[in-house]
Amino acid sequence: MNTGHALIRFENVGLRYGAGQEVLRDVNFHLHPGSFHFLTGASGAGKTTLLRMLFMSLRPTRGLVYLFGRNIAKNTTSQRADLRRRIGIVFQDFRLLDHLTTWENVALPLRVMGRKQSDYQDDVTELLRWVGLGDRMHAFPAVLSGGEKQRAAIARAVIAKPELLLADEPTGNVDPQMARRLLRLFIELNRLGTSIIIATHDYQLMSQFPAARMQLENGRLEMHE
Ligand SMILES: Nc1ncnc2c1ncn2[C@@H]1O[C@H](COP(=O)(O)OP(=O)(O)OP(=O)(O)O)[C@@H](O)[C@H]1O
Repeated sequence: MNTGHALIRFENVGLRYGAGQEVLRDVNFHLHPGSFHFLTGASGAGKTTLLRMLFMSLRPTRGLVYLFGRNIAKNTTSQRADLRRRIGIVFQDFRLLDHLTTWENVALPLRVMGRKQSDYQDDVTELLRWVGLGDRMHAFPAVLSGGEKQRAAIARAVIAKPELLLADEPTGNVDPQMARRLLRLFIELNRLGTSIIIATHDYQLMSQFPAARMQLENGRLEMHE
């Protein structure tokens, strides 16, 4: 099958945890480069599960997943690491590194890519100011509030302008005004070419941008383009 044009393709994917029932079943969809989707569904519908499969931290129990045109079941560990570098992800629990400052956490993807600090110094600082963390740059994650951690995690996910951004409830801990600002950041990133998937319950947020929706219900995915 030609998967050349799709950034992501799921074919008859099912996922169960352990010996439990399938949490997701018969999931079929493809996304094109440059697309923008909200991923919705009730609590427990499987949004995080789907994002984890997209980040290759969870293997489907059946079916095929193609990312960037490759069948990910055939990847070696190092190929998987290479693909992950093309993805920015905002986890629901943030996963900032405790021993690094906020600034260092956000700069990390660029450091890992081998970029010189002098080349990205100003970009990291500017982005942190934009997400309202200008005066928290040198703080360690342990002293940040939930909303501050969330904004640091978002900055880290977008700093390297990844090909794909996955965000799990990225506005769950901030006020509506900051949520709008973060949405603008995602829209701008999308304009620059990043494909975006935002898992959210936030209908107010979704009403502000006419993105396509991926809806999970009873273990199945419906696409509303
Ligand atoms: N590690 C796990 N082991 C067993 N069951 C799990 C595990 N993780 C999730 N589940 C179950 O899978 C289902 C989907 O969970 P998931 O976290 O993907 O939903 P969600 O849509 O992201 O929910 P929320 O909006 O509350 O974050 C739930 O029934 C959950 O209890």
